Amino acid sequence: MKKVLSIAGSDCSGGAGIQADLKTFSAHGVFGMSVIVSVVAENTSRVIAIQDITPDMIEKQIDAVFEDIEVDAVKIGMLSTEPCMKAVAKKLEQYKPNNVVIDPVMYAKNGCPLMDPNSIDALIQVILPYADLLTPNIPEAEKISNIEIINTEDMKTAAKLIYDMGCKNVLVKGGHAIGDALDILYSGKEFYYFESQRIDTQNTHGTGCTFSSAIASNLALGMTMPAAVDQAKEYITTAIKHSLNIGKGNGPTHHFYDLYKNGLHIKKSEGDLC
Ligand SMILES: Nc1ncnc2c1ncn2[C@@H]1O[C@H](COP(=O)(O)OP(=O)(O)OP(=O)(O)O)[C@@H](O)[C@H]1O
Ligand SMILES: Cc1ncc(COP(=O)(O)O)c(N)n1
Repeated sequence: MKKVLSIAGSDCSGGAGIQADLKTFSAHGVFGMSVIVSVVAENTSRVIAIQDITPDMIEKQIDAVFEDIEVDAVKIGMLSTEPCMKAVAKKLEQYKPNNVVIDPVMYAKNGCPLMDPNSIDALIQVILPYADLLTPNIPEAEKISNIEIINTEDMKTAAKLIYDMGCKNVLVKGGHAIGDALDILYSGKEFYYFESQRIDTQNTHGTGCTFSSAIASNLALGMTMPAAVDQAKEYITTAIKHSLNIGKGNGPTHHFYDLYKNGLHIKKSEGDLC
């Protein structure tokens, strides 16, 4: 069985962060593991408090996984401060894992900050070079590239600028744009386009976490980068289509094994689908 590690924050309400990552790994038939970087008291509406795990404990969790288990892919999510980033980067340098997918989480869907804004330079200098794939949404791509993104050409320009900062592939996600949900992958040589119709729902808590974990799973399973993103786009689109009316704010995406194994073939009789 392929083994995939998430290094990210914990969302006690279950829709995003480590919890979304582990659900996504299970749905892809890979063995999921987790290193918790921050414990976030949050729900579908708000972030109440963030408690970072100490850098030493972050490092020890990573050691515990790598000294014992061969890791086929790593997904990295919320890294709230520079010390957390440095601890993770030190261990990436030491263990040099394959298939590192980094989601540069800055804000929750409800607008609450999850990363110290003063840590953007550290994110770029310390973490970004380890990414086989970096998956910024539009606001994150704007912050990293330092340009304003208002159309598809801007998404491509930002992808190129971010690629030049040292990651191997960049996927600028269009979840925050108007119109269809278009994501653009830049490999340094080519652009690839992944498009789906925009789904009219407020239940998008954890979409970025789910998407990046699906890509990491697909890479662990041996897919090429464009194929991994393509399959993951199908997964996230279906998971949003069947997202759940849980909580008072942005509800979570829906993961279940049959959904992935049978592609987009969903049993309409499932009582809990909305
Ligand atoms: N309403 C929607 N309909 C269809 N696809 C969507 C919708 N919202 C987001 N997506 C898709 O979901 C994926 C995640 O993109 P998004 O831009 O939401 O990430 P994100 O903002 O990083 O997520 P998060 O805030 O959870 O970290 C992308 O493929 C995006 O195109
Ligand atoms: C621990 C953690 N990691 C990531 C997100 C981003 O997900 P979203 O923007 O969908 O709330 C989150 N809310 N919480």
